[in-house]
Amino acid sequence: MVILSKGDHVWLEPETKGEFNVAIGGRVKFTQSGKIQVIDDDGKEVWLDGKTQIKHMHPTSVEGIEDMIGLGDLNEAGILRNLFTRYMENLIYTFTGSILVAVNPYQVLPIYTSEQIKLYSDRKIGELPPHVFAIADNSYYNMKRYRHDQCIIISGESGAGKTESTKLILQFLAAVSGHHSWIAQQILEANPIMEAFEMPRPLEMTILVDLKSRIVNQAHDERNYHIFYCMLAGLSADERKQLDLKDATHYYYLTQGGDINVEQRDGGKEFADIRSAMKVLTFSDAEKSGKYSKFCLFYFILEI
Ligand SMILES: Nc1ncnc2c1ncn2[C@@H]1O[C@H](COP(=O)(O)OP(=O)(O)OP(=O)(O)O)[C@@H](O)[C@H]1O
Repeated sequence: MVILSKGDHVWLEPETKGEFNVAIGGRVKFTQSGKIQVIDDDGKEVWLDGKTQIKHMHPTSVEGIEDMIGLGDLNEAGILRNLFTRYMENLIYTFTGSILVAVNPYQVLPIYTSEQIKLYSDRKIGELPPHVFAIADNSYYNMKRYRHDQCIIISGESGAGKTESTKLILQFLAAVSGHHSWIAQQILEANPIMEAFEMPRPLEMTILVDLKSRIVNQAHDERNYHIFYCMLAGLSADERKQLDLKDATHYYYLTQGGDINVEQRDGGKEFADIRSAMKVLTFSDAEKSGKYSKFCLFYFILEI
């Protein structure tokens, strides 16, 4: 039995079990002689009829917490409520240990200034409120301290804010490393190419080659990387000639699956983006900077 007083925070368990049904938070508005009224987090007033299961909410869930490792109610409902209450206060970043959860604010928040970069520079994770700069700073200083490459994995559904987070990390790294923004510019320009490869986008120009078997061996209806078809279809005949490339039908490694057609996404913007990215990432640029680009792989695969 749960004894409740007015103002108490509670969890209201869902009446039906289901994949997407989780407990919702609420506050007791009225309680007298067995009658209890709760306002839930959606603002709905609910009279409890004895069927709804309720539980006291842990104080960490009431107030919200910067690092969810410390949540007293460490379950799906607790995590969602914590992110929700912080989001309502424009606190879009939350830690779970050293993992950062970012909720897309869909508005420009004044939290990415050069003052913020200075503030987050050379700090320990958790010393300051959660922020994408804290992750960038941690990687940068770990790289310097341990002389090891670092990797930041940015994951989320389409539109979650991965590209935006990548740009913010680059902004931070460019500022603290004192490198001119051409690195950031080149990497961002490579984005359409990396997307067409259906691969994680790189933060660094050194790219890990993920050799999937379909690169050299495609089953019926299977295709090689989207970028290959996209590039060959998107380049003009002159541009192809300049790069010593032919159209897709000429390449064994593009035709085994039988489908070489490529639909243009974004009304042709994809091709235009890839074209301008290619101008940035020419072989000579890659060689000059001592880096390798996926184009090497592209040429290598098509020419063997
Ligand atoms: N931190 C942020 N501040 C302000 N706006 C943001 C932020 N993160 C994302 N957005 C907004 O959300 C939009 C979608 O974000 P973004 O393009 O980064 O998503 P994505 O995860 O890379 O999507 P996709 O996987 O489809 O490419 C951006 O155009 C931007 O307007």
